[in-house]
Amino acid sequence: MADAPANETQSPSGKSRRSLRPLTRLLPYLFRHKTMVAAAVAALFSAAVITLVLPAAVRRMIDFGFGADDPALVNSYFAVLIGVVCALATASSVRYFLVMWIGERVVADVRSDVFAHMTRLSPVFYDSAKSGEILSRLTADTTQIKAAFGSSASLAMRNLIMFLGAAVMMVVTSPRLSVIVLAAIPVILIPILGFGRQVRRRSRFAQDTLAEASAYASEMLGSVRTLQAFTHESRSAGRYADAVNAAFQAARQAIVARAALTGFAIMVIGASIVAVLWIGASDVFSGRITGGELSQFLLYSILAAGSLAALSEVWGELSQAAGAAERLSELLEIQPEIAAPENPVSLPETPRGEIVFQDVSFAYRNAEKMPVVRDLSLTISPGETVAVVGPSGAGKSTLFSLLMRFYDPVSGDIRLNGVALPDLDPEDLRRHIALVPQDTAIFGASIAENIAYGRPDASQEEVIAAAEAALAAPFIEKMSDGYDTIVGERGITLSGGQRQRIAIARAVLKHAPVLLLDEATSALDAESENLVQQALDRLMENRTTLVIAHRLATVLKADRIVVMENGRIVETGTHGELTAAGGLYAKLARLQFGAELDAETA
Ligand SMILES: Nc1ncnc2c1ncn2[C@@H]1O[C@H](COP(=O)(O)OP(=O)(O)OP(=O)(O)O)[C@@H](O)[C@H]1O
Repeated sequence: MADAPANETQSPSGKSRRSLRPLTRLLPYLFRHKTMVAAAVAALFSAAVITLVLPAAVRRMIDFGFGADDPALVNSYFAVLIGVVCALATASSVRYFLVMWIGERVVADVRSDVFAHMTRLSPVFYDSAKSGEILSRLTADTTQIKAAFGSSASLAMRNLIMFLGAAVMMVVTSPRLSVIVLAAIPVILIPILGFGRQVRRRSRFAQDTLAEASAYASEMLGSVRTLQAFTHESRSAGRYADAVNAAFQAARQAIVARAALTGFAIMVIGASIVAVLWIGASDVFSGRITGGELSQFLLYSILAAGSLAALSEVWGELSQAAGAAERLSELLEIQPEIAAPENPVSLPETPRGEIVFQDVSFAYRNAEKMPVVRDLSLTISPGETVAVVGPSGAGKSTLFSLLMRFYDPVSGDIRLNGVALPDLDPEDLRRHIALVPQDTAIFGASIAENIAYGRPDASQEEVIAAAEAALAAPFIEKMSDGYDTIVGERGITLSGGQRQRIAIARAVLKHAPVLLLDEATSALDAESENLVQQALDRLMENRTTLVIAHRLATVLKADRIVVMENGRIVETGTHGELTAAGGLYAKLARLQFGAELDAETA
């Protein structure tokens, strides 16, 4: 695709094109394995040439071998023929191995690259993309590419060589008969090209539909408990079946086009061969050509016809693969909006963790008229703990996303240790921040791997120390395999409090100078709550902490409380000051911490 690179907010669904050009986008993957490709082409070429030699050998046998009186000569013809067959077998099997190897290799490389690319796209892209759809491109579309770069490409080349070779040999054998056969070719080729276009368009549509179905399936299976709790089984199954059926209908149309194409090609080819046989037979009678020559010509025309039929099929397959390649290229061409600058400033090994927001305004791309952060200025000194409170939707979490540079502000400036975020490599920036989100993402891996997520090279001792600091060690040690216990996908086999403590251990292990903490609102039982609180207190020590506070204990301990409403800071102060002021904070505190406050003052 030669167009300007797509940006992350553009939908990856495509514009329709009419050629095999998307496949060329994947050619560099082929060039990575030049030796194998060269060897495959050599094997392919040999097999084709040997096949082309066969009819000539057959003719010699018919015309000279059987007519000759010398049995030794006949034997030598057969011996040569066996040699030719052996060479053909070897070349074909080498060709098969190499060609399949290339197909598998290319598809593995494409998959790795697409996945690596997807992990680098910023959240802006994922705000509108569907992960299941992307997964479908990674699996279903790449499988089609495998066929194109492996078997189809090789079939195309082999048949092209065979067709050209056979055509030349036909003309050499009998120019008169060749005219009949070769005249049929344009009659076949023109519809092939037309059909190919149709096939590509329809198969792209089928793949798009299938990807949508996969997106739906992955979302539903990802929340299967909700699905069952709301007895949505039949509805979901029905909706998926409809989507799959739509993909089937689209595929069916593509198959109809291909079937018609194949039938048409065979008919035209068969008819011209019968015509050749007819005229050829009379030529043999009149002595214009020998029986052997007619046989040779027939074999060549069958070879040519077979190649042409195969080519028509391959054209269909390549067209299909072009649709898939187009869908993959679209993904590869989306440029991450948040990328490292050319010469990033690097943060010192032990940055102090000073954070400055200066007149920051921000709106999400899909709601540009609704700023979520407005002219916000806030300076947080190294080691300070700032609690952010505010009604739901005030923009508290967005502040975190901006600081981690998941999004760039529309205007204003955010700095860490005096360096503007766009001057930093986002990876470097994020290494200096530990995030404990409200909904912790736990992965289907061992507990140890989950804790070491932010520092995979951490030693077992460090992992255990982090778990101890996060007060997670006792429950981990009670598990069947301790730190090696595999937790279910998304940590489904852990309780809420356990998940939170693993998230805290993860943050402890990261040793980052800045801590972003989104306190969970979900009510834990008193004991878990207490454990989580203690673990957090330890984590906050000696770190610059920005915490979205949902607990009274947190706001009481904070050095400063910042109250947000509609994307602005409306009040700042300590709990005592703000309660005395009787503003928004006093109202929120009464609502949120009411019972706790009463207990505190009682
Ligand atoms: N990815 C997104 N795309 C578009 N709008 C978003 C996105 N994330 C949040 N918003 C909107 O931005 C506003 C602020 O959201 P944010 O999550 O920052 O609020 P919050 O103060 O953290 O709320 P809560 O306390 O409920 O978590 C909300 O109106 C929300 O609908």
